[in-house]
Amino acid sequence: MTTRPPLPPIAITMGDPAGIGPELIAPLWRSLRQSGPGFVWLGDPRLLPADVPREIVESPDEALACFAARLPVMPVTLQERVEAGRPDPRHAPAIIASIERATRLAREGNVAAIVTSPISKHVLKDAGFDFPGHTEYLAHLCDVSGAEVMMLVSPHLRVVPVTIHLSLRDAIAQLNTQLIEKIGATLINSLQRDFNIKTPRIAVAGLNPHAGEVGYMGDEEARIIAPAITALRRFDAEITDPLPPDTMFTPQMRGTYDAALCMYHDQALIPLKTLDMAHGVNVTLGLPIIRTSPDHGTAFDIAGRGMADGSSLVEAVRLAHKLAAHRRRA
Ligand SMILES: NC(=O)c1ccc[n+]([C@@H]2O[C@H](COP(=O)([O-])OP(=O)(O)OC[C@H]3O[C@@H](n4cnc5c(N)ncnc54)[C@H](O)[C@@H]3O)[C@@H](O)[C@H]2O)c1
Ligand SMILES: N[C@H](C(=O)O)[C@H](O)COP(=O)(O)O
Repeated sequence: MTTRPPLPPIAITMGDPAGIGPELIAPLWRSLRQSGPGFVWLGDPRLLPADVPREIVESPDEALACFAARLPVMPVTLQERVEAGRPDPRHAPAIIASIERATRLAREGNVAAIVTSPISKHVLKDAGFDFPGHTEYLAHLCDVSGAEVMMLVSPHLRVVPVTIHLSLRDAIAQLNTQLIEKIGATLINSLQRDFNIKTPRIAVAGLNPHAGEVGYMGDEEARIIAPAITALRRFDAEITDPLPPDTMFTPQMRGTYDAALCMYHDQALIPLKTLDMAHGVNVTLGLPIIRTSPDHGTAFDIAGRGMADGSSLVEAVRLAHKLAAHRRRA
């Protein structure tokens, strides 16, 4: 019997250096150094606590060899001083460089997956960054713009928002049948391929109260959502009619489906983060690489105070490793 070589390490990006991302890296390494999965951090080593043994590596290969003894770092150098809790658009070039480098390593097969640390969308926007978030930027870097889908996963629930980082007004205006069908198809394909669910059960949310109350409270369910559901039923999947959004996340309902296809960001993310923010993981579907991230943001309000909970980051690394191992087996 031949034994497979271990998977390459996971690349973890720096994220916003003034947020809680950097302070979660040393505890993450301590919790994984004996059992793995191994990772390499693409950040500025000056952000790590002085007492953490680290090794500057030039390639991900070197990271696994030292991982049990030292935290491997591929340096990304910040030009400005960092003050925890005080974001600064001048950090943007290094934040973006870390994401680009991790993505390149993943595309070349030198890391098994990337896990992104939180960035602040408005800080990057202030610096001229042209993307709403990682999700769209990673699709751009992978030459698959438009194919990206955001999914959040927790022990209780999987959710996908059809529209992502838009104002509610724009989200409603941009909702259309083709978009719902495209996102739904990517979701079904990914549940089958990456999550090993042969016939996924998809709960589709309505847009309006009571899913439109047969047209008395809005017609988007009949006009826009139902035709997409009809089209998606060509796949090997069980798909509901549009459901009243206020009751589809009850414990009884959650047991009846594998993922909820939601119409806008907060419809999807409020139930997931309310149920279990500490164990939520954000996964980007539709990319040629595997990308996960913790479900929380930069948390500038607590950065540098030793209050940040690293559980979601641990879950993100474990899920990225699991997905990578599954893809390799497949
Ligand atoms: N993946 C990402 O890059 C990502 C995800 C979400 C939000 N964001 C960005 O983060 C910034 C702040 O967003 P927000 O305030 O809406 O959400 P947030 O998740 O940063 O913070 C919300 C609240 O939860 C707390 N919190 C968050 N993570 C925590 C942790 N690990 N341990 C303990 N408490 C924690 C914070 O202190 C805050 O009170 C925004 O600019 C947003 O764009 C980025
Ligand atoms: N909507 C996500 C969340 O709230 O968890 C988050 O902003 C992440 O977006 P990107 O992965 O696109 O950066």
